Amino acid sequence: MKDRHTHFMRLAYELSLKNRHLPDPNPCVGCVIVHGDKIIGQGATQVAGSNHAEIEALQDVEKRGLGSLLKDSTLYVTLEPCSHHGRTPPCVDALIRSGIREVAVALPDPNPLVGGNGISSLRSHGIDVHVGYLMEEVLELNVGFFSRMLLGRPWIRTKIASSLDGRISLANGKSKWITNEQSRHDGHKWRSRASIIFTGVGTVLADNPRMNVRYVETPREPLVAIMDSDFRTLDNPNLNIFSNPKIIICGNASALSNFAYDRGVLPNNIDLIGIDTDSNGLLNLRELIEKVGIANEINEIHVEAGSGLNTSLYEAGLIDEYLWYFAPMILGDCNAPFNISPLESIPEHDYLEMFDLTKISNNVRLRIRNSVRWKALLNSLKEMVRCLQA
Ligand SMILES: NC(=O)C1=CN([C@@H]2O[C@H](COP(=O)(O)OP(=O)(O)OC[C@H]3O[C@@H](n4cnc5c(N)ncnc54)[C@H](OP(=O)(O)O)[C@@H]3O)[C@@H](O)[C@H]2O)C=CC1
Ligand SMILES: Nc1c(N[C@@H]2O[C@H](COP(=O)(O)O)[C@@H](O)[C@H]2O)[nH]c(=O)[nH]c1=O
Ligand SMILES: [Zn+2]
Repeated sequence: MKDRHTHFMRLAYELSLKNRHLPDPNPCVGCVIVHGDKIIGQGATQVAGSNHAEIEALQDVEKRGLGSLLKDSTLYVTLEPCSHHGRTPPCVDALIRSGIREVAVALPDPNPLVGGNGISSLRSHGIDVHVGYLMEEVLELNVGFFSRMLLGRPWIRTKIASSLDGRISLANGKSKWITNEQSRHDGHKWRSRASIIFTGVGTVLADNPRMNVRYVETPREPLVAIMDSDFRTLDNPNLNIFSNPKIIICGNASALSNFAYDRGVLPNNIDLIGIDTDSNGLLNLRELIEKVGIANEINEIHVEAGSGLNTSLYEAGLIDEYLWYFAPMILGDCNAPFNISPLESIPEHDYLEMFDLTKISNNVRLRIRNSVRWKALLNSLKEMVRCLQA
């Protein structure tokens, strides 16, 4: 029975993967409804405010004229059905109305507005509920959402594209691409699932990047935030980055208050925020992440920056994951991704866990994460599952 449930849960998970760029700040969820061995309906979460996966799947069953089969079917969903009125009404109510008698849930929803209530509500209506499948996969896909709900902070993923000797650009400013086209397209998939892209004024002025999502069809573009203490980017309104739908320029709080700008002449897609500086005279990144993160329900932060911002994030212990592409070339003594004082001894770094290595044509992509934070998330979810299984 467990294998059968896992098999169909995997199909639900694979459906959710296809929509990973869409639902943010909602989690990315998939659902299949199975009668006997046949899928009679399926769906995945749409853009925030539109249908959740369960509703898509139930509507699919109705469209196929198979509603009468629901009472003898099992619904597989990768996240606990919601029991609260959010942007949409509770899925639990729709499931109860549908007549379905068996539901399998991959992971509980740690949103305090749900937190097991969805499952108990289904059970109190006589629905048989099983929980705890594909936990690591579903957590990984929604790591930012689970981090926001369980740890009260977003998940920060830093993308680095480097040569074999770990260099990210030439000192003379002449480098454009180090990694190949396929790796760069892959990078856009990661941009597309993020809530926000972080970059620094150094990168914006050196590269004039667009920092948008290309090569992935999406109606939802992430926000873009530029760390720019003195709002220098505003001196050049023609920068490519300003063509994004919403840009937040994060600068020094005192620079902002002294700054003679007229909100009326600032384009609508640009917001300015003021942040206090830390002991190094740099923007206090923890304050910034809290300010930007809470106001915008930020799940994943995707960082694409040079050594300035990367180093500050590293030193503040804020990097949760590295998305690191290597191209087989040696560039010599030029720009590195981090600029940290030399260490006195080799660190153990046993908190960093390499969890994915993928060859992308003639490049390699490594994914490395902070295993302490990852385990904290996984263990909290396992504990919730244990309580809900009892
Ligand atoms: N291959 C790759 O993966 C990438 C390579 N690059 C390369 O990196 C180089 C640019 O590097 P760099 O100039 O370091 O660029 P960054 O994008 O890291 O910007 C650094 C600047 O951000 C501002 N800033 C504001 N707050 C902070 C903070 N808390 N911590 C650190 N910086 C802060 C500072 O300027 P201020 O004080 O004025 O605000 C600082 O000089 C370019 O050559 C570019 O091509 C860039 C991205 C990716
Ligand atoms: N050089 C380099 C990268 N550089 C990153 O891409 C940014 C340009 O983004 P865009 O203008 O949107 O295409 C640039 O400023 C830097 O952040 N990325 C990679 O995948 N591989 C590479 O070799
Ligand atoms: Zn729902």
